[in-house]
Amino acid sequence: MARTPIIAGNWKMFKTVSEAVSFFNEVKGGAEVDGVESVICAPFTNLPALVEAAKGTKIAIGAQNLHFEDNGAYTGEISGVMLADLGVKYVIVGHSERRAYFGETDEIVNKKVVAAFKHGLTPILCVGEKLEEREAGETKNVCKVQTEGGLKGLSAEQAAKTVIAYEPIWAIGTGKSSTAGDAEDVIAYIREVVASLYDQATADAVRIQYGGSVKPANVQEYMGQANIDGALVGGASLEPASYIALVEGAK
Ligand SMILES: O=C(CO)COP(=O)(O)O
Repeated sequence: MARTPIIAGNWKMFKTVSEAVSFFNEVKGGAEVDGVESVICAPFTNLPALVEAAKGTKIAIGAQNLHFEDNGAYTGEISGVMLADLGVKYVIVGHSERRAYFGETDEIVNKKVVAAFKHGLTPILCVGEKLEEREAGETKNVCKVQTEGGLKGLSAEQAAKTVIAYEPIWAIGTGKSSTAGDAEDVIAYIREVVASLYDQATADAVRIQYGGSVKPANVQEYMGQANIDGALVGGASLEPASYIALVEGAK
């Protein structure tokens, strides 16, 4: 089954509003490639300006987190209601940095995935193992537990729409990317996990990205693998020329 490739930039905690808008004006056109979905996941403060700038383009705007409640006494948090109201389309959920620094468990991640769907946002659910888990031969088991935990309670239709990002933690921001073959092996396994939770049609529909030191020079190698449908990119998504090259490389 043909799955539309999806490149998503995760800016993490980088760029002011003016920097975000000038980036957008530089990538507009270039990062709009037929047959490739292009998503920029920016800090909350940039979202209104980026959604406005993205009107009439093929580039979608995403957030990097959401709270699972719609509203309430949660100082400093942002909900799915608020993101949907802005016109945001995607939201990263369960990034390893949120799991590590902000205590997000599979249960919290699952609530956030459910909240995203409730408000018509597409979650990009991140899974991936730590270095010590890889060395202990636990990679697939960790990804299975996180995938099952993240998708819990979703309908097959919702699961099929979820974007899963396999990001081995040891490869994030380190320049040490997983080989395309190793990433393909784990991603094919994650697809099997989805098939066993739902059915083959759902597994065939779900898009699974690789993330971890992806750059223009290696993106095509990942995209050449049968089960890898795109990339979630940190550092290399911050420069306009590099972001355009990533989207072009996903053709
Ligand atoms: O965490 C990542 C994307 O979410 C990957 O980051 P880098 O591309 O900087 O390794």
